[in-house]
Amino acid sequence: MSEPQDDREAATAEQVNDAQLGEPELPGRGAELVAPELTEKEQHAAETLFGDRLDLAKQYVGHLCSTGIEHGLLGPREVPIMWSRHVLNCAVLAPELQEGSTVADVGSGAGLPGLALAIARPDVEFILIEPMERRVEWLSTVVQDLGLDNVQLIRARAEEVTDEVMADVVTARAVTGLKKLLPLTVPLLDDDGELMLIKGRSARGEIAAAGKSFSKHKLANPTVELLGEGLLEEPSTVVRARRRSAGPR
Ligand SMILES: C[S@@+](CC[C@H](N)C(=O)[O-])C[C@H]1O[C@@H](n2cnc3c(N)ncnc32)[C@H](O)[C@@H]1O
Repeated sequence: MSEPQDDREAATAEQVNDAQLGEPELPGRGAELVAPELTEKEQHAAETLFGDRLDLAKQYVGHLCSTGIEHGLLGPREVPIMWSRHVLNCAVLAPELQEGSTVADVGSGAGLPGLALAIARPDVEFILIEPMERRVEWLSTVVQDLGLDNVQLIRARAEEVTDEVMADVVTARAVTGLKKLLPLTVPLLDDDGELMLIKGRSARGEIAAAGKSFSKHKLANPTVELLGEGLLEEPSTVVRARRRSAGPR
């Protein structure tokens, strides 16, 4: 199975959240990587979103800030903003998911948003699709350590698993621009399924650039929603679009 030569080959300049991810550099010798303390506002948001699974979320952040950085999944500059910009930014999708549903996360990387959501919603099944071997190995270690039984990991590109994955919701963050993201995500959607794509401020521009791609992929008109308003310092911008049901044949 082919693997992107470099993450940034797949994650092109058009992706909005690239800047959030920082440079995937390894920490300097002797660098201390400590999970950041939650601010009062973050603590409130984390309690609201993770409830009695907050300790698991802290364990995940501990992994992100130690082995996640050591393995180059995120840059060390992300440590102070690991809660706000990454984990909470993703977890705000959790209340939008329906009990018993299946979510496929395309290009999970360090588990964002897939793993953050799987911690918050043990009543939902998650399929994390990620082509890079070292990322999948790291994810597998974390899933085992956290004892999550609602996560399936698939090492593949999204376009390679259209025959085996059928989800009620497909998520993605910082994978590529909408125009290229639609052909990767829509084929994984069940009838009436919904895309929830975390985007930055360029969401509306990306929708405009995608032109007729939404209708071409049999999607209803997309909406841009701010999730986590009042809860997060900076709410998450999510592009949502539901697949038009096939209707009676
Ligand atoms: C910049 S990272 C973002 C990771 C994570 N979603 C986040 O927000 O931190 C982009 C990820 O998408 C993955 N990726 C790139 N092309 C892909 C494809 N066609 N199918 C699935 N994953 C892909 C890369 O391997 C990489 O892990």
